[in-house]
Order: sequence, then C-alpha cells, then structure tokens
Amino acid sequence: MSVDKQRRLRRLDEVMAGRLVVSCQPVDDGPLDSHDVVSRFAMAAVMGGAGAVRIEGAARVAAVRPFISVPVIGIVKYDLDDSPVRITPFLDDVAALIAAGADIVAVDATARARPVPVADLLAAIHAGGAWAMADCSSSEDALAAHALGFDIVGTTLSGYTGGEVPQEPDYALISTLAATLPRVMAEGRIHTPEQVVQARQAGAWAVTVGTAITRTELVTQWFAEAMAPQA
Ligand SMILES: CC(=O)N[C@H](C=O)[C@@H](O)[C@H](O)[C@H](O)COP(=O)(O)O
Repeated sequence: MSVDKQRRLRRLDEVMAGRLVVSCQPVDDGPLDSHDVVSRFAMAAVMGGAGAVRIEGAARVAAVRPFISVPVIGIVKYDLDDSPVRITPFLDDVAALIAAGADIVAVDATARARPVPVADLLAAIHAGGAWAMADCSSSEDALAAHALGFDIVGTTLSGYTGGEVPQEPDYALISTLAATLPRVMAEGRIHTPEQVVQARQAGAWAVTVGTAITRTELVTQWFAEAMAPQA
C-alpha cells in the first residue's frame, strides 16, 4: 500500500471509526426538503453526537458545509430511464460534490448496467482528494469494490435491488463483510439505538441512520399506524 494511501486511511479511521453518521435526506418534495432545513438537520445531528453526515446534491452539500466541520458524505441521486443505478452514476457529479465540500463521495457499486464504470468513478473521487464509499447490495459488490480500492463499503443497497424490501437491517451482510473488510458502513433500515448496537456487534465500523432521524413524515406514519383501534 502506498504511503499516501496509508495516510488517507489512517485519517479516515481517526475521524469516522465507531461514529454515527446521520443521513440528512428528507422526503423528496416534502415540507422539510430545503437547503435551510437540511443544514439545520445536519447541525442538530452534530450536536447530538453524529460524527459525519450524508447529504444528497452538490448544491445542498455547499449549503450545509459552512455550518458543520464533521465529514460530509456527498451523493447525487437520479431516476434514469436506462439504468437502475440511482446513487452518483456520473463523473460530473463526483467533481461537483468535491468542489462543494464533500469529504467522502458515495457511489452505487452494484454490478448493474450503468452509464460510467465504477472504477472510473472511484478514480475521479481519489483524483479529487476525497474518500470513496461504495454503496453495495451484496458481498460480491463489496468485495469487488474493496479490491478496486474503495475506502469504505456500505450495506446501503441491500434489499433495494429487486423484490420486496425487508423490514430489518441486513445484519448477516454486515457481519459477512466485517469478517474480511476493514471499513464496513452499516446502512439501511437502522431505525433504533438497539439496531445500532446489533450492527456494531455484527462488526460495523460506522453506522448510518437516515429515515428515523430526518424523514419526519415516515416516522410520524409509524406512530400514527400504531394508533389503529385496539382489539
Ligand atoms: C436505498 C437508498 O436509496 N438509500 C439512500 C441512500 O442514500 C437513502 O434513501 C437512505 O435514507 C439512506 O441510505 C439511509 O438509510 P435509512 O433511511 O434506511 O436509515
């Protein structure tokens, strides 16, 4: 491993290992979907103990950046006609996220039809001086991403590449990955502190929570549905 790479990974471990990441992605087009609200979510998350935040959109990363000093994981999401890949499929967005102040850029690293090869996205992230996170759906994705040189692999896309979305986090994937890979981000459907504990026990290097903190409509719905008449 090159000295530069060793240095990069040491610094990444210093700032992120064992930390909670809050994904500040409100429901699209909902009342909380604004730069101002997301900046405030990010500040509140840091006050609550988050070690990093995950933000969608380069303009939004730029809006949030002045308010927080913790690492920002930047992504840009799409709904493409010719590819199921949603998370940061294009090189231009990698550059824009880094220019906006993202410290880490996350990309979909699944083996699905895509406009730009994962290796090219990775090269652009590292050329821009950022850390690279691979959003994966399976151990095959994650092992391939690690072999390519991604700094972090996440379970972000487990359960989201076809079929019914499971209820629970994918602890089995977290633990399979953690057995051989150094930086596993547990992400996806982690809604409670107890689930954070389980993800950590499964070997997660860091844990990302999104919906349970920043999608108030959905969290309210969980509680509202629990109000159904009791037998
Ligand atoms: C599958 C997909 O597109 N995941 C997205 C990735 O950025 C977000 O919609 C999630 O909110 C994020 O991964 C955090 O997960 P959760 O909101 O379940 O805590």
